[in-house]
Amino acid sequence: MTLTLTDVTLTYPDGDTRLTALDRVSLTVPAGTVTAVAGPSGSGKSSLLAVAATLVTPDRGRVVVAGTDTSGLGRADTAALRRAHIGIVFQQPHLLPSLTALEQLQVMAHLSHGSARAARGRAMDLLDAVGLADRSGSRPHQLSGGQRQRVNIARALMNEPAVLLVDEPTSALDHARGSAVLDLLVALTRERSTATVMVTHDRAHLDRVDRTVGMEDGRLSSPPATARAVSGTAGAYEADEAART
Ligand SMILES: Nc1ncnc2c1ncn2[C@@H]1O[C@H](COP(=O)(O)OP(=O)(O)OP(=O)(O)O)[C@@H](O)[C@H]1O
Repeated sequence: MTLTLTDVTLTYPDGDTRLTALDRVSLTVPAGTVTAVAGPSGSGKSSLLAVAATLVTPDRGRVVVAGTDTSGLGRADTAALRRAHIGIVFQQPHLLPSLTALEQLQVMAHLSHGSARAARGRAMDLLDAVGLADRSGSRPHQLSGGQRQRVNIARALMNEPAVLLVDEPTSALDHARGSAVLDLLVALTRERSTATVMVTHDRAHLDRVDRTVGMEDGRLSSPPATARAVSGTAGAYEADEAART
């Protein structure tokens, strides 16, 4: 299952006019791959994630998540689709202070009305996958920053999402821990076949992902020079997309 954005334009009110945060953005993220979005502050990266997460409705264009075109959906159906198919990893883990690592994950299944026994099994599997099986009873203050981010990632995967959206996952971590979290994200993306989009400022990460797209003034643009999977312009990127599919 892929994530596809087609010709997406998003504007915000800005005094008497409107500010264009996303300008005819098209992007296809195949299952099992990580696409990094890099760009300066204010270029539209968070807006791209918000639209892909169906948290914000674009003015124009289509967002297709796990085969469903979200543009025709009402609010309740959009929320149901989000719960079922989209995992979001925010920059800061936002873990609930009084819950153990295991409980942080179990809450997710509770929200989507899953069976408690199956949820516990899945939560333990995921804690194992992120290297924290032995910390399932730890509360956030008993975990390091890197471990908390791992719980955050595991939690986002609880409902087996088709699409994983990740906002600056390593910004609060030192280089070694950030690097380990990135390796984990790439491995989980492959293993669980998620279509993963990761916003990052950290150029050191760009050669580890499948593709990098640059964002500038709301448009996909030339990726930074260190990127591995690159193309010259937004147009070339789309041409590259066409050639691959
Ligand atoms: N809710 C909002 N209302 C009005 N303008 C907004 C809103 N959110 C973002 N913007 C504007 O849209 C543009 C894109 O912002 P966005 O946050 O998507 O960029 P970004 O690349 O994620 O920036 P950063 O790296 O600083 O988070 C910016 O000019 C920003 O000021």
